[in-house]
Amino acid sequence: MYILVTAILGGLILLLFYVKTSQKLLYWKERNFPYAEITVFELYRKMSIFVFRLKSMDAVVKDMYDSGAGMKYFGQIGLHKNEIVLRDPDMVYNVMIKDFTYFMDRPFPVDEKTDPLSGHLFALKGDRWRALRYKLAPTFTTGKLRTMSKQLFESADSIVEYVSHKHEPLEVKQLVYSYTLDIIASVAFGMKVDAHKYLDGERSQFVDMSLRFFQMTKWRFFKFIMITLFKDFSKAVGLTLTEDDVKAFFFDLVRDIIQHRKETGRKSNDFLQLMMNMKEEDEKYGAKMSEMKKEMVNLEEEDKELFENLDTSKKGTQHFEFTDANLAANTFIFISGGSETTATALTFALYELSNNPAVQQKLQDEIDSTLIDQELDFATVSSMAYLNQVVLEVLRKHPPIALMNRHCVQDYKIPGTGHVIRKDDEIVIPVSSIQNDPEFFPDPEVFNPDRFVDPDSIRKGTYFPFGLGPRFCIAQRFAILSIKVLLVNLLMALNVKMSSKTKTPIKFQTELFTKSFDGGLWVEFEARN
Ligand code: HEM
Repeated sequence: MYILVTAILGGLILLLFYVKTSQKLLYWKERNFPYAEITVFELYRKMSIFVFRLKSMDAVVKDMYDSGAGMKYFGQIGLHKNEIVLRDPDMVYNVMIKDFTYFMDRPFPVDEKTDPLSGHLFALKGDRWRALRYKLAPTFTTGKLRTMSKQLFESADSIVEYVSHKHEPLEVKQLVYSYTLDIIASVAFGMKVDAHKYLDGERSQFVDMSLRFFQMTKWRFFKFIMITLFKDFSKAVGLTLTEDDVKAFFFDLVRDIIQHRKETGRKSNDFLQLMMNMKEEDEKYGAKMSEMKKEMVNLEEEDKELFENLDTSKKGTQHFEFTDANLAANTFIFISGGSETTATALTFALYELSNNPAVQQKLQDEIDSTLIDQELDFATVSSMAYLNQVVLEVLRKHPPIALMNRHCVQDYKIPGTGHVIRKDDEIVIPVSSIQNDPEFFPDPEVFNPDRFVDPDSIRKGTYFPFGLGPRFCIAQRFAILSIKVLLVNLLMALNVKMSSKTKTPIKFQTELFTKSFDGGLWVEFEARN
C-alpha cells in the first residue's frame, strides 16, 4: 500500500513537472519569436549536462549554436531565464556596436553596498559603467604599454631562464600562469610576485588567493548554480561566488598599498596609481569628465579608438567618484579578468605551435631576421607581422571566453522583421562557435595563420575574441602584447614540442569555464642550435 501511494505521488509530481515544462516550451512560440525546437526530455538532458558538468564549456556552447542551425537568432529556454542566442554576424554587429545603447549591460549582479567587490568595470551597468569606462580608457595607451613592456620582458626572461634549466616535460598552463600573474600583479599595483617560484613548490599567499579565484570546486559550482537559479534568495542569504577570505585578502592588500603610498608619498607606474591620481584630481577639481579630456589632447593617433563610441555627452554620465572600495574592486577585476584569460591564450598558442612545426619554424625565422639588426623591445615585437597572424589565429580557434552576454535595456525591434527583443531579455553571443563556423572560416579545425594576412578582410561580426563595441576588453592591447612578448622570448631561444605525457586523445576539462586540457598540456623545450 505504502509503495503504491509513493509511486502514485512520484508519478503525479513527474507529470506536473512535465506539464509545467511543456508550458514553458511554448514561451517563444507565443512570443512569435524564432526558437529552437526541443522536447521536455531533451531540455532536461541539456540542463543536466550543464549542471553536472558532463561536457566542456566549448562543447556546451557548440551544442547550443548547432541547435539553432539555419536561424539568424533564436530563443532558447535557459536555466534561470529564457535567452536569445545570436548566430548571424550582422546581428552580432548590431547588438554589440550599432545599437549598443539597447544592449549596454551584462546580466551580472552588482550590489556595491553588500558586495563592494562587485562594483567593477565588467559588471557595472548603464551610465555608471560608461563614466568609469571613460575614466579608465587611458589605462592602456601606446605610451603606457611601452612602459609596461619593460616589466613584460623581465617576467618573460625569468620564465625562459626557468624553462632552460628544466630538462623534463612541463605543464604549460601552470607555467604560463606564473607569467600572467607576475605581469598583471605588476601592472595592476606594482607588486613583484615572482610567481614562477611557486612552480617549484614555494608558496605565496598572493598566488594561492589568485588561483582560488578560478578553481571551480564542487562547492563553488553549486554556489554558481544557486546564484543563477535563485538570485534573490542568494542575495538575501549573502551567497557570493568568491569566498570571504579571498575578498578580504585583496581588499586588505589594496588598502595597505594605498595607505603606504599616501604615507610615503611614493608613486608607482601602475593601474592602481592611475586610479589614485584620478581620485585625487576629482577631490581637487570635482569628478567632471571635462578634466579627463585634457588627457586626450596628448593621445597618439591609434589611442583614439580607446574612447570610440563612449558617448558621455548625456547628463548623468559625467561623474564617477572613486572610493577605496571601488579602487579595490577594479584592481581585483584586472587580476581576475586578466590572468586566466591570457594564460589560456598562451597555453593554446604553445599547443598549436607544438602541433604545427612549420608554423613554429616560420615564426622563428621572422623573429631571427627581425632581431639581426634590431633590439628586442616594444617596437620590434609590435612590428612582427607573422607573429600577429599566429596570435590572431590562436584566438580564433580557441577564444578563452567562449560566449558573451548582453542584457537588453529597452525594447528593440529587429530591423526588417516583426520580431522584438524586449527590455530585460538576455542575449547570448557564442563567439567560439561563430569563429569555428565553416561558413565564416573554411576548415575551421585547421590552424592557419594565413587567414589573417589581411585582417581587414575578415567579415564584421565573425571574429571578436575580445568582444566588440564600447564594452570590448579594455586590456586587449595589453593582452596581445603580453602573449607576443612571451612567445618571442621562448621561441628565440627554444623549440617546443608536445610531450607524450599529454593525454591523448585530447579532451577538455568540464569543470572550468575557460577551455583547459584534461590532465594538462605537457611539452618539452629544447635549446635551438
Ligand atoms: C587573451 C586575454 C583576454 C581575453 C581573450 C579577454 C576577453 C575579454 C572579453 C571577451 C571581454 C568581454 C567583451 C564584451 O563583452 O564585448 C572582456 C572584457 C574585459 N576584460 Fe578582458 N580579455 C583578456 C585579457 C584581459 C586582461 C589582461 C585584463 C586586465 C588587465 C582584462 C580586463 C577586462 C575588463 C575589465 C573587461 C570589462 C570591460 C567593460 O565591460 O568595459 N582582460 N575581456
